Amino acid sequence: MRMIALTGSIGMGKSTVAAMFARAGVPVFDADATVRRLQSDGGPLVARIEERFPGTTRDGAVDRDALAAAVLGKPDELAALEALVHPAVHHERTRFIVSHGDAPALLFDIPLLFETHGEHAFDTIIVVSAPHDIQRARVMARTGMSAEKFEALLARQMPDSEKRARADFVIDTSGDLSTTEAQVRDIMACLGITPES
Ligand SMILES: CC(C)(COP(=O)(O)OP(=O)(O)OC[C@H]1O[C@@H](n2cnc3c(N)ncnc32)[C@H](O)[C@@H]1O)[C@@H](O)C(=O)NCCC(=O)NCCS
Ligand SMILES: Nc1ncnc2c1ncn2[C@@H]1O[C@H](COP(=O)(O)OP(=O)(O)OP(=O)(O)O)[C@@H](O)[C@H]1O
Repeated sequence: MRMIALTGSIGMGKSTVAAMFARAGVPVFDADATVRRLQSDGGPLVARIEERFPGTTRDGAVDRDALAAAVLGKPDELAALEALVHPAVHHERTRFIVSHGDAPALLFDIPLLFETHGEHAFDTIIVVSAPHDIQRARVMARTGMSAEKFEALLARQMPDSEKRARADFVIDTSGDLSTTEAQVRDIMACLGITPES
């Protein structure tokens, strides 16, 4: 089974590219979505987050705006949150691998792949990238985003140029979606993965 990691900095297009692989039949593990699920109503991280960051949960779920306010811009607090979250994500990832034991390839969308030194578990690393101005414009267009939040998340992330230098493949997402999709198809062909559609 080929283990493919997809990474890239905030707003570079990971989710969009992961969806293209999923449409082509490659099962996708989404680390951010897994975090959201583990932090949602009834999720296993809620009580532990409330204990460490009092007042950041409401009605049995993590209030992500409150949690973001408690950790962003405070490196020690963010590290404490990550120490709770990352082992739980890793556990879910193992379950995902077991449940797709017969797939020829799996794709893992992992924003902090390099930052958490997780790259060694993968055969192939794809980095999504775009010029900084495009990245910034995409992120700032999101609701609930502020310049401070963008900078605080970016500060925790390895510079894009370093990520690109470590990639087996770089997908440039500065063009239109069909140009991005063509790059996805080229990489699949290069890896010998037959698309389902
Ligand atoms: C800090 C939190 C509360 C902010 O939540 P919010 O809904 O406002 O933002 P969202 O999760 O959509 O993140 C926006 C972008 O920041 C990136 N990001 C998330 N956590 C981190 C982090 N610890 N360091 C750097 N970037 C991060 C995401 O990958 C995404 O690109 C939330 O991201 C969180 O719980 N993070 C800790 C878990 C973590 O480390 N996740 C990274 C992937 S496993
Ligand atoms: N050619 C392109 N390829 C990919 N995304 C594009 C392209 N053109 C525009 N976009 C837009 O850029 C945005 C990229 O957001 P996306 O959620 O995929 O990034 P991300 O890296 O997953 O973000 P985050 O790190 O915050 O999770 C989307 O709104 C997408 O529609």
